[in-house]
Amino acid sequence: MRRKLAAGNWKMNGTGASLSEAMALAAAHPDPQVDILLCPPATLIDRMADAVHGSRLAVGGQDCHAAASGAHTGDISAAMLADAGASYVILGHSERRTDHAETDAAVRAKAEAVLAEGLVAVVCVGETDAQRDAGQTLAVVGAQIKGSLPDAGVTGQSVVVAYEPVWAIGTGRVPTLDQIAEVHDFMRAELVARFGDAAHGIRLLYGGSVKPSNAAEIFATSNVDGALVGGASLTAADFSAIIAALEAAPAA
Ligand SMILES: O=C(CO)COP(=O)(O)O
Repeated sequence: MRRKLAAGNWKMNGTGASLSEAMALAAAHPDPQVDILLCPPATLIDRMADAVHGSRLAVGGQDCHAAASGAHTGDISAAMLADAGASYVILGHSERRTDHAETDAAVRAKAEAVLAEGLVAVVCVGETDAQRDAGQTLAVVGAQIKGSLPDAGVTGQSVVVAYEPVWAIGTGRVPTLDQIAEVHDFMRAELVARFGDAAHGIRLLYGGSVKPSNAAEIFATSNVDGALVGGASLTAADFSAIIAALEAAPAA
């Protein structure tokens, strides 16, 4: 059985003043029935890890470099994230793929670095509006999964896959539940075909305009094991309501 995961991606939001949201969230969920993760900007990782130390809240990064160290100005390695207190790393978010021209091969190299460090890789995939309109959704998602995941070391403990349709991110537009189920069932089948039984343990998150108001129906959808939440993870009140909806969702 897969333990569900509520993951928050703060993106480029948050300063020291925002740590109170993380502390409020941790205090509101002392004994959660699901895993809870917050991924603040890198500048806040160690402070957030300190602030929620002893709680059930995990802290993660939003990206890393594929190399362990070296001449890469402005970059951060998986080992540095681990040292700062991260246990997960989001990789291949569509904003990274667009803003920084990250390819599947680059995401895969980063994922290998994350797994080598013993951290959990949260690998993001998802089609654009134009790709969906052209009927390419499953082909795009399939190719991203194929290209972005390492061949070795992929298990339910080491990898999470997040389906984030680009057109649903920050837009308030959400796919129909049938559309979400179609992609999530497809992703499960692709993962099982490649990784065998271990793939049944991989958590599949949906991301894109998840709110307290739509969380319950999304969490009742086939092969949805949680969410990767952007805007609604910035405040403890909204993210807490999403976590409560996930705790109340049917078992995977
Ligand atoms: O990109 C996302 C999470 O990684 C989704 O963002 P929103 O929840 O703001 O749509």
